Amino acid sequence: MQHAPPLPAFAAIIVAAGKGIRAGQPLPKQFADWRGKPVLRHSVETLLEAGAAPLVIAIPENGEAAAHTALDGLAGYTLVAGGVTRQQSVARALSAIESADTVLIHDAARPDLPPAVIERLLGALETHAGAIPVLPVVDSLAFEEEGMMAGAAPREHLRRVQTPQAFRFAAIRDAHAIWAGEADAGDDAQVLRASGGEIAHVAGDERLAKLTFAEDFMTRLPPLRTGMGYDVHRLAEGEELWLAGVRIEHDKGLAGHSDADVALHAIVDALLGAIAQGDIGSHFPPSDAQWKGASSDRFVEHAARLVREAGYSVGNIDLTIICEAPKIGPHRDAMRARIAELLGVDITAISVKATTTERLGFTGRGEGIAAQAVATVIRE
Ligand SMILES: Nc1ccn([C@@H]2O[C@H](COP(=O)(O)OP(=O)(O)OP(=O)(O)O)[C@@H](O)[C@H]2O)c(=O)n1
Ligand SMILES: C[C@](O)(CO)[C@H](O)COP(=O)(O)O
Repeated sequence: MQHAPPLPAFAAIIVAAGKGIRAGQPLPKQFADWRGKPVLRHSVETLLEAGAAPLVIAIPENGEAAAHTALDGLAGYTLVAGGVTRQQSVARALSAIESADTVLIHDAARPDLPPAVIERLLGALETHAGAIPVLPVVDSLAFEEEGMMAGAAPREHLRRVQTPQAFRFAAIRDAHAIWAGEADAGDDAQVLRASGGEIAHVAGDERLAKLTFAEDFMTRLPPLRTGMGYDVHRLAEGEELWLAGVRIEHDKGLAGHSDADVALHAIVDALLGAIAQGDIGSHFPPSDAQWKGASSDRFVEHAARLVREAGYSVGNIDLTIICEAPKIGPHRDAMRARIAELLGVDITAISVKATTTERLGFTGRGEGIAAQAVATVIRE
């Protein structure tokens, strides 16, 4: 296997000292959860993995506890108190670095940092004092005055600028020292450029989008999800046979959890699987006496409610019942109708199939019945 050549040594700064007011999270946005972990932790992990050393993080005054919680278990970073503006936070972090050849300066608010962007930036620094990731402007641009269009702006030469921004360390440190006290710069590239440094553009990445507003924290549910369920119950004399919500006359019935309707149980597991909410046993433990003999209808209705609460509706169900007897064909449409009724969907969304195992195995010997189901759920 071919390995990518190692990256040149670099220092990194993450600015995480803002208040995150526009994001409206219960705590400053850099410490809030996004995609399963604190925003700040995402880029700290990526930069540490890429070999950043030292890694200095500017945090709010009194933000140590929140930062340590967000970065629990990680090592190899230093915390410094940030300033009132982003630029002051960068300046303070720069002064905490004794020496380095190159430095990457990154917003904690841009958590999804593709390593390829780091590579491109460090590559460009071999020939330039600074390098920034940029993206084209795809919409047309207009000047506005008092809510009215006051002219058009040409977009051909405009770029959207992201972070991290990469610099020769001494150049950006000196540029910040010269700039100190001036009006706030939009970013560090502007600070270096004001000192005469040349900044190269490299391709940015849409994944680097900045989390700014509350809606940026809303996880977009996938449009479609699929779940699978499988269940087996034993055939025993003296039991009623319930299959897919239909009572069937047979010489034996299924024994086990509730009314042992193996087909409905497989459907419940498929629905719960589609929304990643456990299985039938975790919602209705077999050890709980209240489910003994209970109709499995209520389990299906419960799973359908959870699907709705998760923001989905049932798309379709494909059920296969595996048994030697009874014959499923004569009951197929009654089963489809009952499942559709329980789920509140049209009968055309429900497929019921059956197969034997050619007299092989426990189903072939008539010792039990198995069922498997696939459920698709669709985002509302
Ligand atoms: N005094 C400041 C202000 C901002 N930042 C950091 O700069 C990045 C970009 O700033 P922005 O997205 O504007 O964050 P906030 O200033 O926190 O947001 P808001 O304006 O909504 O309060 C963020 O990682 C933020 O933590 C910083 O380190 N120090
Ligand atoms: C540095 C920056 O992320 C580059 O696009 C941007 O300028 C930060 O702006 P903010 O006003 O501090 O959010």
